Amino acid sequence: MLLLLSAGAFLSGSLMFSYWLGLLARKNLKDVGDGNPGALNLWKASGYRLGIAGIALDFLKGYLPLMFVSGSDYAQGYSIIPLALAPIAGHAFSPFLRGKGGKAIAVTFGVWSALTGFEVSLAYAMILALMTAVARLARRSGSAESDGLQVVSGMLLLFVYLYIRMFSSAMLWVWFGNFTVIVYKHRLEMRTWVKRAFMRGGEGSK
Ligand SMILES: O=P(O)(O)OC[C@H](O)CO
Repeated sequence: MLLLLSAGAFLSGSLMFSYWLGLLARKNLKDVGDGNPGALNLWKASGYRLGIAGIALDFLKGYLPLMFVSGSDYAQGYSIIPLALAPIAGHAFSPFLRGKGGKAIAVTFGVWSALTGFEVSLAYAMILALMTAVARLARRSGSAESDGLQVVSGMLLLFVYLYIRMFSSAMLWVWFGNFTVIVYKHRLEMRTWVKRAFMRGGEGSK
């Protein structure tokens, strides 16, 4: 049964709503911005109405499957790990896009909102907002790589939050799986950021 529920959660996550809404509006999100088939590029290509619809649907495909199992035996202990990671993996490696899905940010918010009654997703949103504010003050925001770095380092800080708030080890494993997917999906931005940082360092030492 756990396998079946996890497969259902994976299928839910793999539904590429933002990408499909883009196609309905005759826009291929793979040709927009950084090419991510997510809500931000839908917003950029087709305006805020479709963008908000994309955010909501990509959030709900993580939120609803976890709400469906909440309270059941499957939401207890380590069984929650595959159930929580399934929608995230579904979006990141969607079979509907031949395994090349999106960055899995919106679905991550959906999953953690269901798991923790919005607490952890609000904490992550606040961490990202603070990092954006600091990056703006340091005039380092706006590029794909600095955005990617914020998403990844924000996830790392989220671990500190989970640890301090004494979440269960099962939740910490969910975080670990989620973090791994987020790092993988932002690997190009991370690589570019590291290269630029080295180049800046090299110029500074001349
Ligand atoms: O991570 P995705 O694929 O849900 O996309 C989310 C937004 O576009 C933010 O980049």
